[in-house]
Amino acid sequence: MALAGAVRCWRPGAGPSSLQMQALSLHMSKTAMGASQKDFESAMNQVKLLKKDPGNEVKLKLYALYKQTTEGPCNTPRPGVFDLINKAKWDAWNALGNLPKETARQNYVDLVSDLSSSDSSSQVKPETDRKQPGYETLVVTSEDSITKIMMNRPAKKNALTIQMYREIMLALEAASKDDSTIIVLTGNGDYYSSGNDLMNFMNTPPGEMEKEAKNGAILLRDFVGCFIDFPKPLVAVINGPAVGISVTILGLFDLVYASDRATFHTPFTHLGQSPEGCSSYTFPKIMGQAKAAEMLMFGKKLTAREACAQGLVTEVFPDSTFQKEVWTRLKAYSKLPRNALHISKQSIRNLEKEKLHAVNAEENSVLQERWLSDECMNAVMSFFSRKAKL
Ligand SMILES: CCCCCCCCCC/C=C\CC(=O)SCCNC(=O)CCNC(=O)[C@H](O)C(C)(C)COP(=O)(O)OP(=O)(O)OC[C@H]1O[C@@H](n2cnc3c(N)ncnc32)[C@H](O)[C@@H]1OP(=O)(O)O
Repeated sequence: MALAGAVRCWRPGAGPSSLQMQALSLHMSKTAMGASQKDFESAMNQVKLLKKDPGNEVKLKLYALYKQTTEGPCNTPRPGVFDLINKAKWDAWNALGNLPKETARQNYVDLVSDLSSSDSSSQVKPETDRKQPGYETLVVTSEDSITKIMMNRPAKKNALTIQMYREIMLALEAASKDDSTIIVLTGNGDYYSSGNDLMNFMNTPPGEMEKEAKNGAILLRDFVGCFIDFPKPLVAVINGPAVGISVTILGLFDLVYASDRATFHTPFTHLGQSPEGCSSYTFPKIMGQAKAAEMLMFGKKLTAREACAQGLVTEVFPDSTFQKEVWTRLKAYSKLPRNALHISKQSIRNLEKEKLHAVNAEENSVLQERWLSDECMNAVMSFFSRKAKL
């Protein structure tokens, strides 16, 4: 309901510190002898800072008190029977009868003060307060029975460094044991993730390439293994484009929600590499042989809607409402009976576990060879010399 006057500048989302300060000053004025015009103006500003919508009934009350304070008793004709909103506003104002302007002003200030106090006590703690310590490349938070693991290298499009692979494994290990019901993986910034950080190939001392490729294959096997074995519902919140391994492991998630700005790209052949993340098995199963080949062999980039049509993505949301819609949905899901949810996940996954581990091992042994090939090295050099971009 759009209400003029007192609530016409309704703007949720202002910072808690100014809100709390204004609530305090309103509280102090409430205890004084009577609300001044300044208190009234301050209360009007305070209304705009409320985060929680107080509901139509309270908004009507605020409107009526505002009109009574600024114009006195209701002095306009009653709106027609079909003009429902204006009629409700008129009725609320008219119900105040001959209430003196000073009393209406005081009541307005008192009402806003009460609203502000309950608003600030119900505010969500800033994310920094809930952040789990110990991660350099991730932000890990837990709230509402959901643990959120956010990749946090936005300037590098959340490209996965060796440290990041390790931290994600640690965060998953911790989340499997915490009291959360659902675990989310997402990215900070405009990308979900640009996949493996190609610098991982550049830090190898001369003569150590084979050893490093072997270590890389072990790291990748363990990384993908964590997703295969993860016991709780795993949700990918794809906030933007996704590349390489960040796409292939999606076949191991339970839900994949994507912004309509997201794209899905697995350019392995262009990079002289081969599929990983169990995608050589999960993608043909999910989307059929022909579509999987187009992505994994020929590097076809899919839009979010195409990925959804092919079964890789659960649902696509407009970017403008993506976070709000997805988190509302997840908060509702997180209230489902926890044990039943986890047991259902395990019965689905247990049927496939052995096969997935075998696929993971095979993909990594092929990749270990690929990383030593000229095709792969040339592609990496070419990216850093800026001759090639995806
Ligand atoms: C032998 C040792 C082996 C060790 C192996 C360890 C485990 C390996 C596991 C392998 C598994 C997976 C394979 C894959 O994931 S393949 C996919 C690899 N990803 C890519 O090829 C993407 C490369 N990036 C791009 O093409 C573009 O950056 C972009 C993503 C299309 C974005 O383009 P843009 O123009 O919008 O932004 P840009 O200026 O390029 O990027 C901003 C800065 O970020 C850097 N950056 C982005 N992505 C990567 C990346 N994947 N690796 C390294 N750096 C990346 C980019 O260089 C810019 O940096 P700067 O600002 O110039 O310093």
